[in-house]
Amino acid sequence: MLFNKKASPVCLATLFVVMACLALIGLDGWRTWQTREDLLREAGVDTSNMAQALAQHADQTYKEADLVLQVLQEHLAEDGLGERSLQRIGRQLMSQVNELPQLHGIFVYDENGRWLVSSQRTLMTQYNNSDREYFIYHKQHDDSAAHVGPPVQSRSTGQWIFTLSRRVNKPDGSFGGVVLATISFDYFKHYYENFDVGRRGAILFALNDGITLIRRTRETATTGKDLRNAAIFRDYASKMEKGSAELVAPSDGELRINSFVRLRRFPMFVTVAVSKDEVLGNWRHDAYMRTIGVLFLAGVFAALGRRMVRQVKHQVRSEYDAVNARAKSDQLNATLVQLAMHDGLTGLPNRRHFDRTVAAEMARMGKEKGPMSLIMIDVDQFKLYNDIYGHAKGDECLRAVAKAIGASRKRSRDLAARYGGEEFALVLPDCDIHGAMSLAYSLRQSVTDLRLSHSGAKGGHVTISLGVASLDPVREGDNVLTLIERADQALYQAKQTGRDRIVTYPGSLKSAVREESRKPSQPRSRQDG
Ligand SMILES: Nc1nc2c(ncn2[C@@H]2O[C@H](COP(=O)(O)OP(=O)(O)OP(=O)(O)O)[C@@H](O)[C@H]2O)c(=O)[nH]1
Repeated sequence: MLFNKKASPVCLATLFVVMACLALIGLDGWRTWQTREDLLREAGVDTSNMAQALAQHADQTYKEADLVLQVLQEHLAEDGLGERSLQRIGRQLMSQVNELPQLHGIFVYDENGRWLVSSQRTLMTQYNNSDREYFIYHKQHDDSAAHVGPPVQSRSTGQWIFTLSRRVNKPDGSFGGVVLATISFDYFKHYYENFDVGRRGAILFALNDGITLIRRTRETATTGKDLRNAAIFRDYASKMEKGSAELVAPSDGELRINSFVRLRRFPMFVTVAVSKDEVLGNWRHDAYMRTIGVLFLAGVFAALGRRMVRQVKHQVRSEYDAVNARAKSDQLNATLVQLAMHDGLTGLPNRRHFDRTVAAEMARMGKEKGPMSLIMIDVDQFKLYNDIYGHAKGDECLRAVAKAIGASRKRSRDLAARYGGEEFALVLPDCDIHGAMSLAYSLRQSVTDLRLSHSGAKGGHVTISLGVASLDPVREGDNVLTLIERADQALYQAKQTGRDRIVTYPGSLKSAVREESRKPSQPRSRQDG
């Protein structure tokens, strides 16, 4: 479980690799999409500009033809339809048709549809045009404005032509005939060849009532189709002056970007359409190639990232193992230190611990200018105890006495230690002889209070002898051995003078060796103090 907490760098590394791969793919995808949108926007602008230009061209083409009709209309109104007037007009018509390439011909018909004069060399008097749409229109409408008609097949040449006509009035205002300019289908067909709308694009030139004048693709040019049910006419060109729309053509199922513009002067509109599929053709290829490249790069990156994550994982595991090993080693060291510094039988600090502590505290008291005291303690007649009760009971006895000695510590810096065998020591830093003696008294009483039977002892129970010594490190020097020797000497004195007593080292008090409690101690008796 600890390893999981340490695994966060692995998660971070994994997250980094995944995010980097996603960012690479995402950024490229976004760029590719933007390029697509730009291409479609450009196609929309291009078709719109082209439709605008073609609408202007068509408007100008019809305007030039209409100017001819206007002049002709005025001449006929002024000069009438007499023989001389018609001959003069006939000559003019021929030169005007030559000047304007869009013109297929110019014709004048009388009120019955008979040919009066035309731009052609021979007048086809055998034809009658009273059945034509434009003738019927002008006969029924007395205005003199130009009228744009649907495409028709020329009776004289058989070609498809577009018509532009005006009414001729007699002097009394009644219907006198029609002047007609025919515009060549081929003129627009050739003109539109100059514009590239792609293999599947189209240019459409149509009347505002939905009849196609010309629909030009790369391969074909058609005329006369009824567009009234086509979406481009029904939903767009019939309702707006100009605009753009993406539409699927029902004829071939092609999705095209369409832009349409109405002519300014005449009731017609032009549409330019390009295939969306064609517009995006190159882009699609590029996007495909780039996507393969980016996916390959992302794959390489992911593979390298996976290796990196593994290395991070390995490193984290190694670090974790190292930390674990260090913790175990520290724990082991602490145990070893504990074992090395403590006595196995009693649990008290051992002689080594005692030596270090007493030396360190002595040096410290030297600096702090405080007294240093030491109590050496020895269990009385312990050899006899072992002999009487056995070594195991002897160990138990030592443990009980050690516990009492350990409990006698009043301050944290005091140290109770097993000095060796049945001998113990109490190190008392910053404690003068009076304090040490007081503690010795209470300790001796504590051991007596244990009431450990000892049939070999004078009082019938286990007692201890204590040697108490003090030293002023400032005055007397901070020699540890001196203090130990003093306490030892005092203890020796206690043993020599009968055991179960406390003896202070001479000079530690003003008086020389002062023997305390020569008599055996009584439980809880204060008379020794
Ligand atoms: N059971 C037990 N006995 C120990 C241990 N260490 C030392 N002793 C015994 O303690 C006894 C000490 O005997 P001595 O040095 O003659 O002193 P004593 O018998 O107490 O006599 P005085 O000190 O003069 O009162 C020896 O017999 C040691 O074997 C221990 O860890 N366990």
